[in-house]
Formats: sequence, C-alpha cells, structure tokens
Amino acid sequence: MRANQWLARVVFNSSSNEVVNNVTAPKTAITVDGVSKRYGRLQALDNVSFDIYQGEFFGLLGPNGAGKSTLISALAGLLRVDQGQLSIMGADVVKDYRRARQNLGVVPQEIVMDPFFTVRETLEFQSGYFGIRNNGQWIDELLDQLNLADKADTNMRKLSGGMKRRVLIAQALVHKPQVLVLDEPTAGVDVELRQSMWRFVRRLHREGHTIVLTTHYLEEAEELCDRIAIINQGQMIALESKEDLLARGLGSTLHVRATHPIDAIPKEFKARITKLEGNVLEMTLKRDVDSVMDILDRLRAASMKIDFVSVVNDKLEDVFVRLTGNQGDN
Ligand SMILES: Nc1ncnc2c1ncn2[C@@H]1O[C@H](COP(=O)(O)OP(=O)(O)OP(=O)(O)O)[C@@H](O)[C@H]1O
Repeated sequence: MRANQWLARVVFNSSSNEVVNNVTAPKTAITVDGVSKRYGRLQALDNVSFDIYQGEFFGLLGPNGAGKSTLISALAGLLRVDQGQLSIMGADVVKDYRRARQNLGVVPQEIVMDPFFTVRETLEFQSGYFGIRNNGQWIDELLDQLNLADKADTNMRKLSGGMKRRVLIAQALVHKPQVLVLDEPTAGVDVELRQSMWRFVRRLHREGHTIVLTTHYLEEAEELCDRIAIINQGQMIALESKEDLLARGLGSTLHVRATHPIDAIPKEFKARITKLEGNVLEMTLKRDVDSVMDILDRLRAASMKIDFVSVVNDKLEDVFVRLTGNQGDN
C-alpha cells in the first residue's frame, strides 16, 4: 500500500447515516531522528530527521560525499552515530539490533564477496547469518527472478560486474526483509540488466516492500520514487513528493534560434538568460507566470527574427542542480 493511501479513509457509519472521516497516520518503515555523525572534523551528517513510510518507493539523493552511505551504514548497524536515533519497522538499530536488521535488506554500493563461493553458496551463507536454513526454494525463486538460475553453481569470481550486482540484491533479500535499501544499485550495469533489475524491484514494491533508493541516475529516481529527500553536506535540504519537488523547479527553459547573431535583448530578460551564443538564446521561464507568446512578441519587437523555438520542462536533475549548486558530478 502506498503511503498516501494510508492518509485518510472515509468510513460510512450506517447507524447514524454519517460519513466519518477516519484519518489514519501512515506507518513508518524507517525513522531517522536528529542523527549527527562526524568523521574527525568533517560533519558527515548534521541533525538529520525524516520518516519513510511503509510501502513507499523513497529516493535518497545527494551529491558525492553528501552523507547518504553514512546514513545507510548507520541504518544497517555498521556504524554508530554520535547523536540521534534510527529505527526500522519500529526497532531501534542499536537497542533492538537483531529485529531491526531482520527487517532490513541492504544492497551495498561496493561489491564485496568471497570469490571462492558459488552464487548459491553465497546466498546460503548469507541466510545462515540470519539463522535461516532450508530456504532453497526461496533462493531458487530469487535466482530465477534475477536471471541468475544458470549461474547458481558458478564461482563469484567468474561473474561479470552486473551479475555480481544481481547477487547483491538476492543476498539482501534472503531473509525476506520488509525494507530494501539499494545504494547505487545500477552503477556500471548495462541497460538490459538495469531494466530487468527494476522490473524485479518494482514487483517487490507492488507486493508491499518499502524501497529506499540512492542513485546518481536522477532520471531513475524521477521515474521510480514517490517521495524524495535530498541531502547536501550532511544536511537535509529537501524532503517532498516527486511532484512537489519538480514543481520547485523554476519552470522550464525556452530555446530560441534566430536567423542572425543575437545582439539586442530586451533589458527585462537579461537576468534570466542562461545561454547566449551566436544566434541561439536560452532563458528560464517562470512557472505559471510567463507567457511564451508574450516573450516571443517582445523579442521580435527588439528586432529579432525568430527561426526556431522549443520549450523543455524542468527535470529532477535541473531541480537537483539548483538546490545543491552541483554541476554535473552528482
Ligand atoms: N570512514 C570515514 N572516515 C572519514 N571520512 C569519511 C568516512 N566515510 C565517509 N567519510 C566522509 O564523509 C562524507 C560523507 O560520505 P558518504 O560516503 O556518506 O557520502 P555519500 O553521499 O554516500 O557519497 P557518494 O555519493 O559519493 O557515495 C564524505 O566527505 C566522505 O569523504
């Protein structure tokens, strides 16, 4: 069930013929409350707080070094934070570590595996870590869903990078956790593998799993996530639905090509020109404010002969760059 489906249910009370508004609070899958972490003098996380709700597909975004992996390591109980609490499905990651870990599957960024184990042995070993035995049927299903069935008896060292990533996903799911955290799962994965990986993750989401995704492929986050948090230099700078975040963009970009090199621009447009090269001009359009026709009329009135026009709406990447001030290396 999606988070927004939890928010309000209208119940008809037949005895009084009244419609009762029964507001149900969404159930949290992950709670991050006032979390701070320093590495020496570097403040990697600075008083970060947010909730992720059960059934959400949540995007955790931020430039390199923002603090995402630090937060994920803290959730997985791999590092202690200096301040604050984290819980998974109501279980504190320190005080109730076993229950918290039982509910969490993490697909790590780095591929660290024993090269001498086969794929199946790797998954059996991981199951043992959670005290699970005789789960061959589930392992077979995972291998099948992740197109690894024919590699079950292959040594890990013989797999390609993309295949190893699939094993990491299977590994994260051997104990059937409610919450799945994917830290850069598609880095270095080819298009075909990436698509089938997303088909499987989407299925897990449909079946009710909570999915948390960190990715540098912002178009993936834009396509998959319901809600998105952006961390920058250890601080949360945005936390909202994808739609609200996209609406935070300035709007769109107007591209104009003139028949001759452009020299005269109406004064009122100068501040929002993002590109002016030869006979090409680009400027930002303010959402719900600007009229393209009006702008074109004014450019023509300034003697510009317009040859070609296009308008491109802001993407998540544009909003991300504006919010983080990060050019390219996100
Ligand atoms: N063990 C460590 N010791 C010292 N500094 C660290 C350590 N781990 C991370 N850092 C620093 O903490 C900051 C946050 O790192 P973190 O790996 O959490 O960022 P990230 O958002 O996951 O980045 P990326 O997108 O590059 O994976 C970075 O400046 C990083 O160099």
